[in-house]
Amino acid sequence: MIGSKMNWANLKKTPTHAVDGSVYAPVKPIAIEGLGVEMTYQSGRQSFKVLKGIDLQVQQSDIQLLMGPSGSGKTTLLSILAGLLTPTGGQVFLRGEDITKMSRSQLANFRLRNIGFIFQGFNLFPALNAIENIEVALNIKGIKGSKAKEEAVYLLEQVGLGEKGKHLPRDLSGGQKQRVAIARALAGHPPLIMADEPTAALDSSSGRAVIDLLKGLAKGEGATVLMVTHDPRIVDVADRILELEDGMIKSE
Ligand SMILES: Nc1ncnc2c1ncn2[C@@H]1O[C@H](COP(=O)(O)OP(=O)(O)OP(=O)(O)O)[C@@H](O)[C@H]1O
Repeated sequence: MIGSKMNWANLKKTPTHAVDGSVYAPVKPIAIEGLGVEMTYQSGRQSFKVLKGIDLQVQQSDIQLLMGPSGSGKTTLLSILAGLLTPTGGQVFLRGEDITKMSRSQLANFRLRNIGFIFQGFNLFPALNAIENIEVALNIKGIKGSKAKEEAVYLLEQVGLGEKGKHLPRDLSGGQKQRVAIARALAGHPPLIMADEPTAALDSSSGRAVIDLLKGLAKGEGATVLMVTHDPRIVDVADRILELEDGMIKSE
């Protein structure tokens, strides 16, 4: 550095040297963390332990997948990590906050501000057209009027449905409804996106559009994406894959 100006901007981006001289890259914050997550379903007198102490971490701006055979507990785990289902044991931290300690209303408020869900079964309002379905989600998040309309139109274009904004759900195909639901989940730029088989009902080109959109949100905007999927095209863009087997993590 003697005789030359130190470039602080570059220095911040370069790897850091540890005391022993080794080099390590800066670590990204943990956005989603499960510690010893357990779930036991009760059915009459019988109980089924579906999750048997899951530890997992998802770093911010990563795309992480949950994979594994049918019945291994993927949807249950995703629902718990999304705060939709209360685990029978363990803790869940989202962006550093322990959601298992929150009251119902605190959790509802936290989910609204932080999580976009893309779950199967679209739950669109049948009497509202595609744009209005997204506008409603934006309104709930405090984005109103012309700003909400512009954002809704933009999101629909992003999922390749710019032409269908005025259509009611009954006039859309299953794949198109799924894309409206995806656009709605992404309304307001949630920092955490949780998705259960988001491309399962889509034809190949709209599936590709959704994958590119999720990748752009993660890598361009720093959103963290956790997904249950079997789609090999998503496997190609994933940073990490967790495999569940019989309620436990098989490998990382
Ligand atoms: N509400 C419930 N009550 C009782 N058992 C349940 C309930 N929900 C799920 N299960 C059981 O828990 C186990 C895990 O289900 P889960 O849906 O999480 O698995 P999955 O890996 O997502 O399966 P798939 O890939 O088939 O969707 C299954 O044996 C299922 O039958």
